[in-house]
Amino acid sequence: MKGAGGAAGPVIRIEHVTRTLDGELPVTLVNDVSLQIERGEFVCVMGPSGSGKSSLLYLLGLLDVPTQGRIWIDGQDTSGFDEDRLADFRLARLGYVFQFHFLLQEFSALDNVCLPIRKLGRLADEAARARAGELLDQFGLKGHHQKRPSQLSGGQRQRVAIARALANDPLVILADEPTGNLDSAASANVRDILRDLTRQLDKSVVAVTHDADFASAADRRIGIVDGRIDMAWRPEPAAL
Ligand SMILES: Nc1ncnc2c1ncn2[C@@H]1O[C@H](COP(=O)(O)OP(=O)(O)OP(=O)(O)O)[C@@H](O)[C@H]1O
Repeated sequence: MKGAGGAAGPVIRIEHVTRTLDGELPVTLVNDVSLQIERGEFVCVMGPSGSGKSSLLYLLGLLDVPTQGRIWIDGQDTSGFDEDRLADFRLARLGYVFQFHFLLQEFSALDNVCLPIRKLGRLADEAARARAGELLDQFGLKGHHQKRPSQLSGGQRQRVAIARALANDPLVILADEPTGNLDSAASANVRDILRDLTRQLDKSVVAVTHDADFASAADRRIGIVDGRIDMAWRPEPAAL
């Protein structure tokens, strides 16, 4: 099953992307980064704390806009997109998983997964609920559809968040420390789910992580140091 679109070539391509923050002391978060993410690829972004990994992920996910450089998603140059177009594109093409699940507490697991489907508005309500239910079942949450986030374990909540990220059948999942709040068993489960999305559904996954075990499942690891790609970067042995 392929995502919508289906242009040949990389799902994400960025060329000479820089993100600076103006101020009394200007800060460069991301410095002249060029890279491509291929369809079905599982990529981890690693590096020291504060090196710009999350900033890069936000740019790749169109949650932030570069100061310089260009970003293509599925072959489309996004540099001329206004806020509305960016929002539509994010909703239909990209999925996000964060360290904290950001599920709505007053909604059931099923309704949390339905939200982006309803927002996109391509499916009638019954079909939206059916799709959300299938995703939850796929991630071992049969029997938990009506539970609220507070009634679920940390690993279950993160699996609901992954189901929500997949709700509109995106091309790419962008994950920021997806196992950061989980114990080792739940982390391994989330790692395997994300890897299987690339293997079985041809989704691309880009994940920022400090978790060496998680990163060991990736096809490719990109080191970021001082906002730049550093191919020589390796995690400290102590972190392994
Ligand atoms: N809005 C902001 N204003 C000022 N500085 C910022 C802002 N956002 C990020 N930074 C700084 O930019 C640098 C890069 O931050 P970023 O969160 O991208 O790093 P990171 O590699 O993901 O860090 P960590 O591994 O600790 O999560 C850090 O020094 C951070 O403090």
